[in-house]
Amino acid sequence: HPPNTWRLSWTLLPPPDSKHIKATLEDYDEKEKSQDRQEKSDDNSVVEDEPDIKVDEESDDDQKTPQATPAAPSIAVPSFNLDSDDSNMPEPDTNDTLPPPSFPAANSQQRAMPPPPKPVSKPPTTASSLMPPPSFPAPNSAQRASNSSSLMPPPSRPNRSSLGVPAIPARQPPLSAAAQARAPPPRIDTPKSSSSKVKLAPGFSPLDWASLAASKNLSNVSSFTRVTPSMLAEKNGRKGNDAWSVYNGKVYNITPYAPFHPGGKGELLRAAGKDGTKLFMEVHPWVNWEGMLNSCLVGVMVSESEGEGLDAMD
Ligand code: HEM
Repeated sequence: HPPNTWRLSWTLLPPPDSKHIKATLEDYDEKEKSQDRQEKSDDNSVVEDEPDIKVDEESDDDQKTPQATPAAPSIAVPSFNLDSDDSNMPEPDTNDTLPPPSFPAANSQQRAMPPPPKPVSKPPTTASSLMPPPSFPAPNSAQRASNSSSLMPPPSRPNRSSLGVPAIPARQPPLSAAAQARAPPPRIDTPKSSSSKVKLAPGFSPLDWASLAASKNLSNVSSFTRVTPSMLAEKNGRKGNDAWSVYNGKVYNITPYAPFHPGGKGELLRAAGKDGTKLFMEVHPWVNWEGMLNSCLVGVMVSESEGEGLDAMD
C-alpha cells in the first residue's frame, strides 16, 4: 500500500506548466539517446540507427495533454525501506525462517499423482452444448456392451386374481347423446326398508298395550289351563273363537293383542291355534313376549293323555 503521504503530495503538485513539461521531455529524450548509443557500442552491431522521428513540439504544444511530473513534496515524507537497517524493527531470524508453504505438501500423495489428462476435444460451445446429458449407461460403456439381457425388465404387475382381488370390470365407452336419450333412465335402487311394521290405529300403540295389559287379565279363561293339542287347534281365532298360540310351552290368548301387534294382525294370527315359537324367533327373537303377554296367559301345553288325565283327576 502506498503511504498516505503520496495522496497528499499529489494534491500539492503545482499546476501543469507547459515549459516545464517540455524541458522534462527533452531531458528524457537526451537520456534515452545516450543509453541507446551506449548499448549499440557494446553490441558492435551493424544495425543502423533508427531514424529519429521528429515531432514538431512547438506546433502542437498547446494541444498536448498536460502531463504530470514527479515533484518533490513540499512537506517531508517519511520513507520506509524494507532493506534498511532499522534498529527498531525486529531482525528476522534466518534460522527459524521457513520457506513459504506449498500446496499440496511435498510428502503428499497428491503431489506424486500425474496431472489430470487434458480433454481431447473442446467442449461444444454452440447450441449443442444445450443438448440433454447422455443416457445411462453410456453408449461406449462396458455395461452396455455386455449382454443386454443382463438388464432385467421391470417386474410385471401381479395378477389380481392371484391375489384374491376381484377383477374390475372394463369400463364401457360413454354413450352418445342420442343413445342416452333412447336409453332408459338409470335405475336408482332406493334401499328397501327392511321394516315390515304396519301403521297402528290410534289408541293401539305399544304404550297403550302396556297400560291395558297391566290393568286386567286378558286370558279370557277362569283358571290356569292345561291345554291339549286338540284344544289348541280349536282356538284358531275363527268362528268367533279366541286365538291361542304356544310360545315355549306356554299358551297365550293372542286375540286381545292382535290390534296392537306392530307387525300387523295377519302376521300375528299366522300362529293362531299353533306353536308359534319358530315363527316368532325367525322375526324378532329380541322381543320379550313373556313380559308383554303375561296378562294373556291361558296355561301350559300338555299332551292329549295328560290333559285327559288331569281332567279326570279334577
Ligand atoms: C304373541 C306373540 C308376538 C308378540 C308379542 C310380538 C310382538 C312384536 C313386537 C313388539 C314387534 C315390534 C318389534 C320391533 O319394533 O323391533 C313385532 C314386530 C313384528 N312381528 Fe311380532 N309379535 C308376536 C308374534 C309374531 C308372529 C307369530 C309373527 C309372524 C308370524 C310376527 C311378525 C312380526 C313382524 C313381521 C314384525 C315387524 C318386524 C319389523 O319389520 O320390524 N310376530 N312383533
